[in-house]
Amino acid sequence: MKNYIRKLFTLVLIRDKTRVLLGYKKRGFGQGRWNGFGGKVEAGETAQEAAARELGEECRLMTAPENLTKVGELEFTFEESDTLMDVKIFTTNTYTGIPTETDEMRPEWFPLEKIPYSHMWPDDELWYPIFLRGNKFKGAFHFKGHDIILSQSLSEVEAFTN
Ligand SMILES: Nc1nc2c([nH]c(=O)n2[C@H]2C[C@H](O)[C@@H](COP(=O)(O)OP(=O)(O)OP(=O)(O)O)O2)c(=O)[nH]1
Repeated sequence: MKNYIRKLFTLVLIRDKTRVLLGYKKRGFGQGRWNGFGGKVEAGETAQEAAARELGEECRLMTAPENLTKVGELEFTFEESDTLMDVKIFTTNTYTGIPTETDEMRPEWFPLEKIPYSHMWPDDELWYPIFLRGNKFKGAFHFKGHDIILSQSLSEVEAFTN
């Protein structure tokens, strides 16, 4: 196995009983795919603080870091890269503001039964069902390029250790 450089990222999934808020990524990593809101954790930030900041930057919704509940921990590696993306996934239904398009994301609500998996990262259709059942999960996905999963692990967990 490569000596990966681990980097911390966040992902926020806003949902209520019937729908989930996704953003169409207009540029950069994951361009052209629907995803939650998130990005790199900067020095001096907790993952929750970074997640709340990115939610504001990418779709103008405001929430307090303590409103964000962790639901998933996923690690992503790529054949072509030495970076291990350590992604902490949070959810909340407590926020203020109206989802607003930014330079990075075009937000849209999707009914829970109409999640656009064919235009999302390919791992998402594997773990969204766990998330949508209200459960927590951990996993790792190793990619070739951005479309092919070469190996994976995924399991539901009761809680996280940190
Ligand atoms: N749903 C989903 N999200 C993923 C996958 N892989 C992956 O990195 N992400 C998320 C985690 C982060 O929210 C986002 C990547 O962060 P980013 O590159 O947009 O970070 P950033 O905004 O800080 O970076 P920058 O482009 O502004 O410099 O994509 C995946 O397979 N599925």
